[in-house]
Amino acid sequence: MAQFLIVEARFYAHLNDQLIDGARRALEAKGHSVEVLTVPGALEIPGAIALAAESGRYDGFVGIGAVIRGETYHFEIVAGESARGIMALTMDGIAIGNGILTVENEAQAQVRADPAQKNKGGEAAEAAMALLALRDKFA
Ligand SMILES: Nc1c(NC[C@H](O)[C@H](O)[C@H](O)CO)[nH]c(=O)[nH]c1=O
Ligand SMILES: CC(=O)[C@@H](O)COP(=O)(O)O
Repeated sequence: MAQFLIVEARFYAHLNDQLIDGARRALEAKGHSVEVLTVPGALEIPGAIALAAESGRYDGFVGIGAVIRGETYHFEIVAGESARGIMALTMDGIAIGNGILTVENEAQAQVRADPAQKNKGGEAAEAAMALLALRDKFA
């Protein structure tokens, strides 16, 4: 059993509840322990994971959130930089699945958050477990 930390950016609570449900189901189905930490937005997810990883208390991480395009360039920053930050941490050997939706509208977000539809939370959890298995394989 491994210890996983879900770091959620609770910008859209109703979407996060579904994404976390999907991630939690995937992790617990494989017997892993799950904890949830909440940050303000997606831009804070990589930093929070870096801090939590330093504690040594967790084996893997899942970033959860939703970035929905608004009127300004800010969407590109939040979507791109949160993904870049997570990618940089995975390249440092931290097992992270990226479950941050980056979508044009609420309808697209809902389909992807729903565990019974595209289940992007569960997909991110599976990715985190796959990276953890690789880290153990090559350790
Ligand atoms: N617009 C969205 C944000 N914006 C907030 C940023 O993530 C960040 O918290 C702020 O810029 C302060 O550093 N966050 C989301 O998760 N989703 C959005 O749609
Ligand atoms: C993704 C965002 O930052 C967005 O929700 C903010 O909306 P806006 O670009 O209209 O300020």
